Amino acid sequence: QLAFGFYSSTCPKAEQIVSSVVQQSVQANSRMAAILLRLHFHDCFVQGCDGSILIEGDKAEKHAFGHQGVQGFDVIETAKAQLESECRGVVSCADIVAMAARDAVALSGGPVYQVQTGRRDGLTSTTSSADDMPEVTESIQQLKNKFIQKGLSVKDFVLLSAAHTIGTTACFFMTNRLYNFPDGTSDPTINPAFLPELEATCPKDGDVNVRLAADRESELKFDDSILRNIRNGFAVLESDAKLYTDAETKSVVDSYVSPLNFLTGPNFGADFAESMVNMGMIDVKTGLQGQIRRVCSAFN
Ligand code: HEM
Ligand SMILES: [Ca+2]
Ligand SMILES: [Ca+2]
Repeated sequence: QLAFGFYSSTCPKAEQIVSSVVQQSVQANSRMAAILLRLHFHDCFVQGCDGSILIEGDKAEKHAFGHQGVQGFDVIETAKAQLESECRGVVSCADIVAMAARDAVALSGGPVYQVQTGRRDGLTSTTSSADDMPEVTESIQQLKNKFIQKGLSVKDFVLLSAAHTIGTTACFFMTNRLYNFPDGTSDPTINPAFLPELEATCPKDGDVNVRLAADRESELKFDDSILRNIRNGFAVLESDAKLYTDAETKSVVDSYVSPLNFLTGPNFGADFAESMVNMGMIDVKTGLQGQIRRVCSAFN
């Protein structure tokens, strides 16, 4: 069972150590908050939140196509090294990832929330296990299903997608939306006022490694601007744009940003935090399952 303050007696400084490592890493590289938040999602969606993505090796999960661009491993390893010297063999890598994601959200101006801990580290990590990661080009129904299969709700799906309020995407993920929707055309849901900007940043046959904000003009701030951008046709990622093409997901977006709901509507930050807690519980290993790794990149 996961619990709040799972390490309060076995490693009282655990949360503080993770927070300070995350804070330093974000200070050194402003992109790091987004990177750490994404890392937790990619861990939880493959074999549950068990640190499987952290394992190093030729056939390890981290090299899967579905994990393209995932980073932040060094930050987790730095926190782990400090935790090992403070209280050896106690704090799991999976929990470090979950705590780091929470700290990353708070540092970006998002909700401050607690996460339960007590996750154990998994014993397997294979490239093929990540075949099922959601992809930007999938239909809204496929995307919904992938979240539902993980025990999450459609509301969780929308809220968690709004994590794209921070961070960037490589032009690599924009090609389909801009030039192949189908053949030679662009996604008609892109606001005509935004299309030239996207095309200029990610030209056809240009450098696919160029990066652009996933939440236009608000890539470092955890706010609801992503939902407004989605509503207004300024979504960047194809999967985010699709949230406004489906009645069910559209109504979730609207519930947060419709002027009609001003003051009386639900609270985006609080609900996002709740969905993060839900995601953090996917297929967790507890008790005697798995292990507590000594280093996050290798099994004991
Ligand atoms: C519908 C499911 C999702 C799809 C298809 C998707 C896809 C993507 C893609 C293609 C990128 C750009 C990666 C790169 O170029 O490095 C990205 C970035 C990101 N994603 Fe998602 N994502 C999804 C859901 C989520 C969820 C649930 C979270 C977290 C709760 C999340 C957090 C992030 C963050 C923070 C970034 C920015 C990373 C950075 O700046 O390096 N995403 N996502
Ligand atoms: Ca995992
Ligand atoms: Ca933002």
